[in-house]
Amino acid sequence: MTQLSDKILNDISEESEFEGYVKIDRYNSEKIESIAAHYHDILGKLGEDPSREGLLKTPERVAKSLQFLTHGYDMKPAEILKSAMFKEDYSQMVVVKDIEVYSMCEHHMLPFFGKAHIAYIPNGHIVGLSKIPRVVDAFARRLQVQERLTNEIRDCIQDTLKPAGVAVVIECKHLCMAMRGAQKQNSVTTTSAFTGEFVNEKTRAEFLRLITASLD
Ligand SMILES: Nc1nc2c(ncn2[C@@H]2O[C@H](COP(=O)(O)OP(=O)(O)OP(=O)(O)O)[C@@H](O)[C@H]2O)c(=O)[nH]1
Ligand SMILES: [Zn+2]
Repeated sequence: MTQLSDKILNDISEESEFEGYVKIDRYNSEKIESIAAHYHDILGKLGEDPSREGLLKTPERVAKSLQFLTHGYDMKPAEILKSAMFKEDYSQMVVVKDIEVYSMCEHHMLPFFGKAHIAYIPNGHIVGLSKIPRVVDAFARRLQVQERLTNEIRDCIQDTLKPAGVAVVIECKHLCMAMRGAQKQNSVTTTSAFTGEFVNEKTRAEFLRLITASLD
């Protein structure tokens, strides 16, 4: 097993702060070392030579990469929303669309990625707009299935902001269906979850119209 370089050790010992309210232990040295050791073995089992130059640092890179790709476990999505809720007398639909989603399927640990479209109808409070994509990331940066990701985002916004309704639509491509398995390159999976006023057909139709409308 290769030694972790000084630079990586320095990175690891740094704890980064996330907007002052959620601590992310970005590179936990014990975790990185242990995951890297497993990947060193995996490389050998795949028929590779883990001691060849190009692969020397690969186990550590993979370990750090995996820790980044699952950093949502260290985030507190409800706290993210609570940190920027403002009293406001606005009761029309607020839509944030085309939010990039990068997640990993829990079955194959391969990426699925695409877009999330989210709306809520305020009920006395609005939320800082950037907090919506941050909540998406907090749930997406974990091992997921698209359906649970969709419901978790809906429930978090509903339970924390307590709006008159929440709508979440997510469209993703799953690499486990494209690179392997069914090998379908163009299929896109759409999931949706609604609460409150979005259960009403007219409100839902308005949301769907807004997320398909172009700005041009
Ligand atoms: N519902 C759902 N299924 C998912 C998601 N991501 C991956 N999957 C599916 O999880 C299933 C796992 O099925 P298994 O039969 O246990 O695994 P497998 O033998 O690798 O299946 P194939 O992918 O068909 O080769 C597959 O059908 C995947 O397409 C997701 O987000 N939601
Ligand atoms: Zn999968």
